[in-house]
Amino acid sequence: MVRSWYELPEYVRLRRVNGLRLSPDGTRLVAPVSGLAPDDKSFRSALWEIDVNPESEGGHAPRRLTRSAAGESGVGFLPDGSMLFTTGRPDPEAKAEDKAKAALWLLPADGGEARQVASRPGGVGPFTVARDSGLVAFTSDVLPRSEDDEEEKEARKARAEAGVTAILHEDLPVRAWDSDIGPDHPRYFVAAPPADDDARLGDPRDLTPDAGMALLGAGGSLSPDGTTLYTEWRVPVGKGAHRTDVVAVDTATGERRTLATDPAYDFGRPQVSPDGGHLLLVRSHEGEYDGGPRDETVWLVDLATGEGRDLLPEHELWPRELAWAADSDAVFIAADENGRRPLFRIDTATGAVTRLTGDHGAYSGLNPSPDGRYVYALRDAWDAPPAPVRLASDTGDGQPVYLRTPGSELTMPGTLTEVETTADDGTRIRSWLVLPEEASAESPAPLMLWVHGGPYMSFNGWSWRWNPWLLAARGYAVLLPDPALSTGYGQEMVGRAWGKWGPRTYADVMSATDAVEARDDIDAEHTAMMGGSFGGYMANWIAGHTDRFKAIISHASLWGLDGFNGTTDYPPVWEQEFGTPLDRPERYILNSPHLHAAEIRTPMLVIHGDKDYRVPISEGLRLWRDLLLHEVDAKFLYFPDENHWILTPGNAQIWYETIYAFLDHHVHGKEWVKPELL
Ligand SMILES: CSCC[C@H](NC(C)=O)C(=O)N[C@@H](C)C(=O)N[C@@H](CO)C(=O)O
Repeated sequence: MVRSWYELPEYVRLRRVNGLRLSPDGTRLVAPVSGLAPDDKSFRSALWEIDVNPESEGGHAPRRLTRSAAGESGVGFLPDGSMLFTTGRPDPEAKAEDKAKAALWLLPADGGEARQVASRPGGVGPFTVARDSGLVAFTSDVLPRSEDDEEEKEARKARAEAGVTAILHEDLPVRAWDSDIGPDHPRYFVAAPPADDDARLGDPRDLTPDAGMALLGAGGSLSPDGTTLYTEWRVPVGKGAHRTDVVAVDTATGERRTLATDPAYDFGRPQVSPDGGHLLLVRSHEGEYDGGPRDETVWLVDLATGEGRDLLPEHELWPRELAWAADSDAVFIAADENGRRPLFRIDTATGAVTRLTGDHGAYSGLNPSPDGRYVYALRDAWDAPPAPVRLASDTGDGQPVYLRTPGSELTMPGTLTEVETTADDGTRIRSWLVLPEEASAESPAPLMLWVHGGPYMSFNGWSWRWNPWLLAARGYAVLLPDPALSTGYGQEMVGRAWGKWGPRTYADVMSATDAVEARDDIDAEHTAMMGGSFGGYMANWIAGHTDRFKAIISHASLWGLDGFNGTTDYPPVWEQEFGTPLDRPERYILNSPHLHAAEIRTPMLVIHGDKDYRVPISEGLRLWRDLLLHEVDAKFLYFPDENHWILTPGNAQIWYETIYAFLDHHVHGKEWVKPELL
């Protein structure tokens, strides 16, 4: 039986293109692509080569380059075109006692078997390569007392043999996303490129033995000659909070100097220019309680003078992706704008901003070509999964040229349209609307309102986790609004609900829903809503403030803001806006959904993963307790081993199946039929 892609067993089998990397000479394009593992129980990533030419110019079909049970991720190139990647696959040449951890492997430019070229007891993390010298810098987790590999191995062995997993903390974070922090922490190592075609990298040298927790989540960039590593560096500012500076580290001596620092800002995502003369950064401001909201911009440091400047002083674009042009005279950014994520070119001398795309796509994975003609990127949109494209690097016609994709070219079971309305304060609220094929005045479609998470983001591109076409295939229209706090509409849109998450965002979302329910192809009597994370917060707020929906689904949601504050993995980022419950209770009182529990009448499906450290399971448990106390018709779909996102194929199918069943029962009045495997 041929099933359509939007039916769950097929959907989880689709290959997903997750990134893009162009070789230094511009001839090879490689993408990490995930697919279903042979046992159907997990997704696994492999590296595929994509022809830089489109089929119309003779481009050949994509070619799979790697194939291991552990999967491969991260990809870079040495100057000779050899491809580096990280993988946890076993090394046939390793000693028995060396347990496989993520290590650095090399696939020769002219093909053949890949070989391991660098490993560390704590594994190998993200890496970067000096374009000309081939020096490699990578992070690796190291136990605090370890001075060298042998001490590291002994210390790890001692903990394991003693059965000790305890971690003593003295600062935040204790956890991040779904991982515990410590007792080992990342340090930067550098290693020379292989001396010959059978060698490993040179012995890795620890550049930052005193890093402590400064390199948590750090990204780095090496000067073309490899003499300097530019990296983020976290600096404690007291009470568990930190700011992020950017430092330059001499790769010969380890000497460190600060390049970008400001008590009011964080600096991150360093990229050194191809000519080595400038450093591209993102400068972000977390906002101030009584002041303006969060803000981000493109920051450029002149490495000769150390001077830094805002490259977008007249614009309110938040750079989601950045890359240097080959001639170092411009940078490319992809930024959320008006429900899209277009590509822009910024002239670094004049500051002129040129829009390079004009479609409804969202661009990422930016790889400018060395000849300056193109930018290779991934394009996605609500009606198209991420796929490799080639874009003109100057004004051009703004249209992408599609390359042959290792992913899937899918036909949507319906249509994508855009709707606009005006909120009660006069603000334009635009939304995407997914319509099922059969929606018409004669056969109006039931409506599902989805509210995005973040909250500082836009519902502007494809989502594998939340795919509206799976609901469209079951007859639902899906409304995807960008309310207050959404990015791509200027600072004013972010500021409208700063400290007023509930009331202001609720009013915007209800305006969008009212407008769409007035359409004759929408059945306003059969509606539901759902949201995850901050979108789940909105689901909880909506449940306490209206009975208009027949069902509400609340995934990984914030329920009691006071409890969330103390348990989320990094409270300081939220305290800029809310303060802390004891010293500034007013915004917790104004915005916390749990204070409206007694008003909830709508049947609710609560969903939460136990390993969620961003929005901890305590939020879901407290919501569940409160719904039972108020005798709300509710169910709780609990995932003992999933995190903030439901990432295994089996559980992802159950996630959708349970939502389908809950909607069939509460929106369409069908008998409640629990999914078979629950
Ligand atoms: C786009 S705002 C940054 C995301 C935010 N980051 C931090 C450090 O907390 C975040 O994780 N927000 C969650 C509460 C959330 O709403 N997550 C969304 C979007 O990432 C989700 O879909 O999980």
